Amino acid sequence: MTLKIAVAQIDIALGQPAINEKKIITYAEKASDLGVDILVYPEMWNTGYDLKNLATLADIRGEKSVSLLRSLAEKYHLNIVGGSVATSQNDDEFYNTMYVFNNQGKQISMYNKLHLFGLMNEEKYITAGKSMNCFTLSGIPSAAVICYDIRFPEWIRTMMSKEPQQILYVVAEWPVQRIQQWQLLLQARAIENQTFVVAANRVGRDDNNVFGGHSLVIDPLGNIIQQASDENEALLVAEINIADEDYIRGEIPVFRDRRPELYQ
Ligand SMILES: NC(=O)CCC(=O)C(=O)O
Repeated sequence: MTLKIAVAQIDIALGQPAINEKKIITYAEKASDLGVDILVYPEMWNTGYDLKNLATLADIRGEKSVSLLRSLAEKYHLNIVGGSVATSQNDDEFYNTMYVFNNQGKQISMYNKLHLFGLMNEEKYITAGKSMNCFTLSGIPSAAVICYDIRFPEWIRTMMSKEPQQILYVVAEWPVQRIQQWQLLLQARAIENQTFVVAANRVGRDDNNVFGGHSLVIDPLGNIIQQASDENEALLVAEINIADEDYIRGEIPVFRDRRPELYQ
């Protein structure tokens, strides 16, 4: 089975959800024109890391973002891994939340970022999630995580081995100075889980960081299928063949050969 996947590597205007929403729409239109099956957005695309102003900026219960993503999924018949957005659940509780929609406009997953990134002060403002993010999208069992989560292979393995998920989606705001680590971590997650990795990072800057782009689509052997530039906005498009993964898992059956009883 071949899937056409697109990653929206975009700049994000700090603290300006209305501007960012327009860009989200533009990239859905572009993906639709190219006949894409699955579109992936980056982390915190509504506000960027404007964490100090979440009380006024965060999307209340995620309602605006859900409505926008649902309408795009329906209108353009796109499966959408909706990056993440800043949401508020109560007046003073904020989350970094991902929503996933199928191409009928049905929400099939919601995930609150589990590992909060201290270097960007995330844990001072955001409440950590507690649940997994596994779903079937376009018929493919998949999992998705947010940015810093990729440094926790045990967390990703937990999700990937629940049933062997075949695609791992990663959405990020990853600064340029650690972009080599971004690439290596993603390749490692692909190899150890024998999975396709589809990773969306933003470009541009905010008051504290320059973001490194370099969005990637990686095969289950860790080979890079497609990569975007470090600096520019782009719609990165790649075709992946899920049967390749079945073949690799057949040759080196790491999921079968695990000894979890010895890993505690
Ligand atoms: N937004 C993030 O979670 C950034 C993670 C990061 O930069 C890292 O090095 O890890």
